[in-house]
Amino acid sequence: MHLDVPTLFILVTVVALLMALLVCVMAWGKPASAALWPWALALVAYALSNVLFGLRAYLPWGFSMVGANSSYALALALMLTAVRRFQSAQAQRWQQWGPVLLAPLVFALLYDHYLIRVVVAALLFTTQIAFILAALLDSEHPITGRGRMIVFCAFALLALTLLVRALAIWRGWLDVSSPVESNRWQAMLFIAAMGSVLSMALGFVYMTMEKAERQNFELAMKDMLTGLSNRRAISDVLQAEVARAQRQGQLLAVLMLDIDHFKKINDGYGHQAGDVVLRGVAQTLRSRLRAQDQIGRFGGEEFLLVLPDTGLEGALIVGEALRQAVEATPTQWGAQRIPTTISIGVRGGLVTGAETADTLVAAADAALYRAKHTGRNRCEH
Ligand SMILES: Nc1nc2c(ncn2[C@@H]2O[C@H](COP(=O)(O)OP(=O)(O)OP(=O)(O)O)[C@@H](O)[C@H]2O)c(=O)[nH]1
Repeated sequence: MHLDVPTLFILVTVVALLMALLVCVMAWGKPASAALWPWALALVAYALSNVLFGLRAYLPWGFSMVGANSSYALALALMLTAVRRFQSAQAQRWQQWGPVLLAPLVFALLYDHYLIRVVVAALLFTTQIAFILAALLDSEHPITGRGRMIVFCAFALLALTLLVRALAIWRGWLDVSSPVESNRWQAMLFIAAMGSVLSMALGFVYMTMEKAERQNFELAMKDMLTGLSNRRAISDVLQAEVARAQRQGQLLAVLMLDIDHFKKINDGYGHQAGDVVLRGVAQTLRSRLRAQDQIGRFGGEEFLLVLPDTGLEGALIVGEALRQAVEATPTQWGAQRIPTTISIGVRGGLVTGAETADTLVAAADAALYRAKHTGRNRCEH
């Protein structure tokens, strides 16, 4: 099979431009997809680099070579920008733009030194790729999902291709004097590089879609004010735990917590202060629970706690500890401290076959009612 490298150049340019267009269409009018813009620009810079390489016979040689390599460096810099933007983080400026500034200088100086130029280009571009790989692995701004793995593997493959090509030319295994010269091995490496650029573009789009999906899920299941599970999410958890406790004959405790005289807090300090109190109480409660315990905001100033493998006695100990913790943590509001207490209704023990999530919540609610009517700031069952 004859693989014509100039034809491949045209093909990859068209595909890269088409992908850039598609990425733009995806990003258009969606603020959450802001990272896609630099990615689209990167694809354009990559296409430009191919055009400049491909047209070397028709352009002044220096212009074609320096321009193509600089565009390639620019494409990688924009990809780093996109990954960092995706993570809502800042790329280090020298990592981002250093190679782009360096490229025209270095390649102009290496005008007449083909071998050195090939090696320097490979080293420069793999260094840029290393910055991108490090960003993808950055544990301070973690990216989860399969898209990241696709992008990571594609960049690793691109770096490998660049290094293998440079090594092959340096050692004389690959006898070509230009990137557009038709040679079977050069064509293979070219296809590998093209495949990796296309995979990373698709992978990045997939990463963005995964992120949007996660955000939608959070919006549907999280309470925006406190960051806890919302009523729907905690109700789902309770239903699953009730079914599990019934199936396995295990203990289960349900606690209903309610901030005392919350209306007075709102009336006395203002609604915003009320919101801060809600957030503070949520934080205090969450920080004192075991990993397997689940908490959610059930209503205005009401929280529901689900404690698996916990009987009445254990649940009363947990409830009392939470009550004391909230009482000991008044909310700071400007110069003032807002004292806050909670009342708790507990339902704990084995779950009979006749019981449901609703009847357990009703039992905890009845206990909460007793706590409210016997003085508040207490835990009843
Ligand atoms: N700031 C703020 N207030 C809320 C929110 N959701 C509900 N509330 C208020 O919470 C108050 C609840 O008042 P009540 O149901 O009378 O209960 P309470 O004043 O805590 O009285 P007890 O429960 O009997 O101790 C109401 O004033 C609601 O407007 C919220 O998200 N933020």
